[in-house]
Amino acid sequence: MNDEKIKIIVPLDVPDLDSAIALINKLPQVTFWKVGLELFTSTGPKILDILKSRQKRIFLDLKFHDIPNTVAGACRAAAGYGVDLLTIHATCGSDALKAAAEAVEIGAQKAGTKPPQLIAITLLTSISPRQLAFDLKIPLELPEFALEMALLAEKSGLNGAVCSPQEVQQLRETCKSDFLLVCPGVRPTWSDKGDQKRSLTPSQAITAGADYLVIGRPITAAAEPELAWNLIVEELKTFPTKNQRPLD
Ligand SMILES: O=C(O)c1cc(=O)[nH]c(=O)n1[C@@H]1O[C@H](COP(=O)(O)O)[C@@H](O)[C@H]1O
Repeated sequence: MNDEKIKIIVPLDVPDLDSAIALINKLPQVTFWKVGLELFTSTGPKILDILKSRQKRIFLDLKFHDIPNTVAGACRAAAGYGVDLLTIHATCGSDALKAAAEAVEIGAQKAGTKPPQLIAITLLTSISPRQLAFDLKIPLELPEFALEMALLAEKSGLNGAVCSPQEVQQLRETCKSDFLLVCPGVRPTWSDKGDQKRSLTPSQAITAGADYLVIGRPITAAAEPELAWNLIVEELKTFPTKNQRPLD
């Protein structure tokens, strides 16, 4: 496997533009960056222009969660930025998911850009089975709930789902083959789990069927981010690539 085929998305989970640029400069080999709630709230779309000017791919992770009319408006606007991936919570329900799927097409068409792949959060990777039962009062087993949310997203016309690596195999086997599966909560054996509750290693996640891995702090908070990146890339190179598929 060459480095081009390494499907790792690194989140720019930093507070401001200067810190984001410093991180992008520190890791020139990263081709796919995620812009999430912290950075987008602080800088707005400026960071997207910077990433585009450097020919980087962009995962705009705003995790929309609202009524159909509101998520549709937000998705129309976000699609106009010409990003590659966009997130919404599956728990918005089918009406909102369908409205969002339609809205990204309309927003992209209006802006003359390619529509982003709209992917649904099934269940945040920071939630444990115990929290699902006792905090969220969901009476299903966690893997069943994650699968139901992925199937709801698929039925509603979304392009894929975000799930923990612990559920990805089941989703891969059940959802259609071009349904994109993106896994955060990935942790090399040498890194801290932090607030992630349902993690696996990078090679385990890819072997289980993940299309993309979102790996943040093990790389970005490492004393030497480039070394951490290289270690993960080396780990993935030693594993079979049969499950790796291109995004386009
Ligand atoms: O949508 C996401 O990317 C996401 C979904 C989820 O269920 N869990 C999750 O951790 N994420 C994001 O993935 C990244 C994980 O970062 P690290 O825990 O530092 O590797 C963060 O930017 C989270 O916002």
